[in-house]
Amino acid sequence: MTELHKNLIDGEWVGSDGIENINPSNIKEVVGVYARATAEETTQAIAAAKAAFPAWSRSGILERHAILSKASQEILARKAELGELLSREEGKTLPEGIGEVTRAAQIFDFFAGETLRLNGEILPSARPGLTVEITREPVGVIGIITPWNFPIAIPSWKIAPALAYGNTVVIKPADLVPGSTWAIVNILQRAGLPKGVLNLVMGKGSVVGQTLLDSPDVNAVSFTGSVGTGKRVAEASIKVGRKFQLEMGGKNPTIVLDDADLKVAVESVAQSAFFSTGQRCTASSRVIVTEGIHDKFVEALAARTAGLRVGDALDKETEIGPVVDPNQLKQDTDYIEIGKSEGAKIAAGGERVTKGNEGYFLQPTLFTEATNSMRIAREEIFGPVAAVIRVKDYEEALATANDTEFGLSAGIVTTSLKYATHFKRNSEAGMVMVNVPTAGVDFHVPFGGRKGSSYGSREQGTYAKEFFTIVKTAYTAAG
Ligand SMILES: NC(=O)C1=CN([C@@H]2O[C@H](COP(=O)(O)OP(=O)(O)OC[C@H]3O[C@@H](n4cnc5c(N)ncnc54)[C@H](OP(=O)(O)O)[C@@H]3O)[C@@H](O)[C@H]2O)C=CC1
Ligand SMILES: O=C(O)CCC(=O)C(=O)O
Repeated sequence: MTELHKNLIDGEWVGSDGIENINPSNIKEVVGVYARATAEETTQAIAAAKAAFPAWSRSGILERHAILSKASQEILARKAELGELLSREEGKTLPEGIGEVTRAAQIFDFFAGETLRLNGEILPSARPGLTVEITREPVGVIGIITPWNFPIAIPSWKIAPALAYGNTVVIKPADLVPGSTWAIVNILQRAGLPKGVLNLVMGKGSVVGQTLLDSPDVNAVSFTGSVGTGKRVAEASIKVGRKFQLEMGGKNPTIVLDDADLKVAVESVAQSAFFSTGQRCTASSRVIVTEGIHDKFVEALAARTAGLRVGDALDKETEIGPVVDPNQLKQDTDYIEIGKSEGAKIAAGGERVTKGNEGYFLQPTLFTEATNSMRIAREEIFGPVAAVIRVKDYEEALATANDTEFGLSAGIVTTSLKYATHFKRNSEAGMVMVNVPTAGVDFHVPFGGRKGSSYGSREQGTYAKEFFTIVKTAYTAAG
């Protein structure tokens, strides 16, 4: 009988039955069995976090520093094992899985340091004899709801700042991939967190997530996932008057100009569009190419795309792992059909890869002759599918890149300082990449988008404190 991985509520591991976590590379393999919390258990977890808040919010910075550092060290020491777990549950290739675990360790290390760096300000008052102190205080109970595509990095970049700045947490990971979050919660608990400070409630969004959203005792919600669920988070949060932060979809463009280095352009687009099976909110699925380089770029990118090795995430040869589950696979293949019916041409891929029917494999798929009004150029597909749009010049490329409801990341490949500089200033995206892929970001700098992609203050780096703290302004008259 496979061991049941339980939920953590008020310092106790609880739960009596669970669901199987299936490996998308090999659907006969059960990665583990994970408990599913009920609405009542979720309410208990929120109560535990509320009860633990007064003491944790006043805990010493050395205690918080020690716990976050210890967790970081264990995550790093176990990166091969945790990377394999991540690749087995989500389908990223093993180097990508180990890379993501390393990133989680770096995030905990960074926020361990932040516990020692949190500062305030003293300002002169407009009134003589008064001083004004500006300090930051923790918010309270933070509800964290995470998606399946970064099972360890996203939970880490929300949990680490929440704890570092003195908040308590109830986290609900994606039902598809609870294993990586379970592992980091287990590590943090053993690193010495007092009971109730961090609570794990695995289970369904409609039950566990919705209970978190409906609770007036959850003081802030940090969410990453789809636009539809993001809207629910916003509506529920406004109803109870809480802080919320949303990271949602993207339809990220990469512009390739006539003066681009062809090799850089092909590699940058192949990585942005297809690596991690295209399952990144920062993936580039619109490739906007000026006419002078269009044909030779398409030829080279189609050859690179067709040569990408699709297979089991743990196989050393694999460059592109499986799609995460049958629902996402259907979404991807439906969009491939939509692209064809809209009149775009397939230059590479387009078919499922059947490897004994053991996993959800799909060929990376490149469309050409697409226009920016097609659904494949407007809607987030979230799979290894990209569309090339031909434009006349830089001005048309910029207008096309910005013509989207999203604004997460945007790239340009060019050797022109003039166009690179203009694009950095005029792209309507939160993150701009020049001659590098649109996906794959550093762990210590702000992350987030504009327009329909994001709402609220930035995640990661020192900017995370905007969400996870509240500013207090205190006036003192000399006595
Ligand atoms: N920007 C990004 O990083 C991501 C974008 N997406 C986009 O979203 C699409 C669908 O992915 P999906 O995983 O279904 O995204 P969802 O938005 O449904 O899931 C994200 C998280 O929200 C939870 N959730 C779902 N319903 C509720 C609810 N009513 N109340 C509170 N929480 C809830 C989910 O739980 P549960 O797992 O139980 O459903 C999961 O933990 C993808 O195809 C992609 O387009 C997806 C993932 C990440
Ligand atoms: O591209 C990255 O490194 C991060 C992407 C991400 O956070 C996401 O897809 O949700």
